[in-house]
Amino acid sequence: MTTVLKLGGSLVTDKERRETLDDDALSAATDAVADAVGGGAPADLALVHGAGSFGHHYAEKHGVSVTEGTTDAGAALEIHGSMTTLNRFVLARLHDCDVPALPVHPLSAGARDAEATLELPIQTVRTMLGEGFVPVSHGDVIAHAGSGTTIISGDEVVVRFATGLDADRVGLCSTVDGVYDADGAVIDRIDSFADVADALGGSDATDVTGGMAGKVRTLLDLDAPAYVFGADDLPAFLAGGEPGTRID
Ligand SMILES: Nc1ncnc2c1ncn2[C@@H]1O[C@H](COP(=O)(O)OP(=O)(O)OP(=O)(O)O)[C@@H](O)[C@H]1O
Ligand SMILES: C=C(C)CCOP(=O)(O)O
Repeated sequence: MTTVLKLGGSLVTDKERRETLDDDALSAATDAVADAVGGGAPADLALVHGAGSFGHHYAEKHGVSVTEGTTDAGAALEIHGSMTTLNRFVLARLHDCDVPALPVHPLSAGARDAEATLELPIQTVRTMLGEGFVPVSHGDVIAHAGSGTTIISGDEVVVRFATGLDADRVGLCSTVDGVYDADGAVIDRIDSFADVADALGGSDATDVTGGMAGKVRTLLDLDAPAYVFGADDLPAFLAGGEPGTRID
């Protein structure tokens, strides 16, 4: 059983304060991961985290997005550096609770071609899983033919990992209990963007990768079922449950 789980940047950071963790939320999430890994399930778990108040601020500062690039190495390094800092914090928490986590930085591994098609080799992640490690990747900047560097969202990394690993399930743990309909109720299941487009907004905070609308669009491309849920449901998801909104 292979699972890809994203810890949302909105969840593990304080999106209102630049480069600030949400300590309690991060600890609760890493504890839940440690309990699941210690309990032997899921067998293979690849983690990804978003940017929250780390990457998005610098991406906006430098005018960089998934489509707008920069050829300024200093700008790219500032965005990347904020993400590796956050990655270090996440890894440290996981190591504190004995999860054998190792980093995977998209900037050093992949690229986009001139048509913006993403190439992100999966062998590193597959071998780490085979050796019993828990790979922890993240949203990042990535080299992009003809554009310098652009942003890769954690959600894109999730989709690449899930496809490359032929994952059985995907989870996106965020600050919301699921995807809400126009009346604020959690939608049980989504299988077409058009059905929910009116209810979907961006993010509450600085976010260059499209918030919830971008997330749903990206996840609909997956073969594996993806679940969007809140922090309270993370243990249930890791135990094999189907919390929040299922996106097919
Ligand atoms: N219909 C909707 N249902 C649920 N959340 C929605 C909806 N429309 C917009 N949102 C917003 O989507 C946000 C969650 O998306 P966001 O991209 O911020 O999550 P994340 O993955 O945790 O963060 P990051 O992108 O930093 O990793 C919430 O802040 C919520 O306000
Ligand atoms: C802004 C950067 C560097 C990555 C964005 O990733 P996301 O928070 O998963 O959308």
